[in-house]
Amino acid sequence: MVVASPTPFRSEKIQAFELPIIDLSLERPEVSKLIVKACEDYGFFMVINHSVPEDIIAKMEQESLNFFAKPVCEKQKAGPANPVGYGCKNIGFNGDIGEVEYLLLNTSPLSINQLSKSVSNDPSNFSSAVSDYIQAVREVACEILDLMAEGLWVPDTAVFSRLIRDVDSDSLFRLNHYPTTVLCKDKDTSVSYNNSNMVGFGEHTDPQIVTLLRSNDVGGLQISLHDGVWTPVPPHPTAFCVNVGDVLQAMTNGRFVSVRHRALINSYKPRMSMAYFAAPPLHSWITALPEIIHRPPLYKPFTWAEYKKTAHSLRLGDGRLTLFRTCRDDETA
Ligand SMILES: C=C1C[C@]23C[C@@]1(O)CC[C@H]2[C@@]12CC[C@H](O)[C@@](C)(C(=O)O1)[C@H]2[C@@H]3C(=O)O
Ligand SMILES: O=C(O)CCC(=O)C(=O)O
Ligand SMILES: [Fe+2]
Repeated sequence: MVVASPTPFRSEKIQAFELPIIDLSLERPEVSKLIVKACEDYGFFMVINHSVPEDIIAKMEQESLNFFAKPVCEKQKAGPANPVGYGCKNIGFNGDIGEVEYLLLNTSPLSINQLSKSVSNDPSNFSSAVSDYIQAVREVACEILDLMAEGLWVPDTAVFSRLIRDVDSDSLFRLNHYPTTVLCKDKDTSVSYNNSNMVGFGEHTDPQIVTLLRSNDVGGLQISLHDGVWTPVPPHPTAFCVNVGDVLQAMTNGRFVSVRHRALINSYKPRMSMAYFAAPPLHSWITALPEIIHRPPLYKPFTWAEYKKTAHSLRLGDGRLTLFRTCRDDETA
């Protein structure tokens, strides 16, 4: 277990607590129980002893470093993000800004090959690093999703993982680079101050099924607990962070929570993160699994295409899933 030691974000509640770090090499029934508990309590946990080889991670991290180290005009050849491609500060289409630059990729082989040509001087090296990484991380994601289904006692244990194994899965891969803080001068007082705690990536939930995220040794990721308290997630040398996304919250009828999170920039060292967003095919219908409905459905059925379109029409921090809530007689308006 790890206890976070936070730097407070002025006037916000920050709390240290023990983040669940789940060892995937433990006995299967034990692991599945721990995963279900973490998804119900926080929608977030970390996994160690996963099957992603270190060299595959190292190669991908190196490619990411190489890309962000390029001159801006070179990086812009892979942009602007629409939504895939290179983006700097602008997140999404609706005016969200953050101290981050990123490269967002669709995970289909064709799309990786295509984008690699504008990303790297050695496109085949870049595309093989991305493909190997995605393949290895997808396997861990499938393993975790099967463990979730087992822990929920769902008879069809591939019910979640099948969606992301599908060749038409709409999964994404994102490289984020958060530069160090700029020392700013206050124009009125001429006092220099350090902009630590600036937001790199504003608070949001991930719309997909599940996200697997890794970072370099620089902290910044924070998760929001139920009472709105921000909790820092310390960087871990080998672990993956696992976030429940909106689709999984809907499929479990609200039993698992899609965790709100954000990333702050660090004053001294750039943060780099790599996130795999496991998504269903566009035409998939998302409904609560009948086996785990113990109360009326909280959400109307929707397709992933419909949900994604709604997400793209909203701001980063907007609650999207609430728009799909069923109206029940027992609820007040
Ligand atoms: C403001 C936005 C950026 C985002 C699409 C959206 O309209 C709302 C969800 C955002 C998010 C958050 C998680 C992932 O980083 C992401 C790729 C995704 O699928 O949903 C981003 C979207 C984006 O950057 O395009
Ligand atoms: O960089 C991070 O730690 C968070 C990134 C994130 O939440 C995202 O890319 O959706
Ligand atoms: Fe996210």
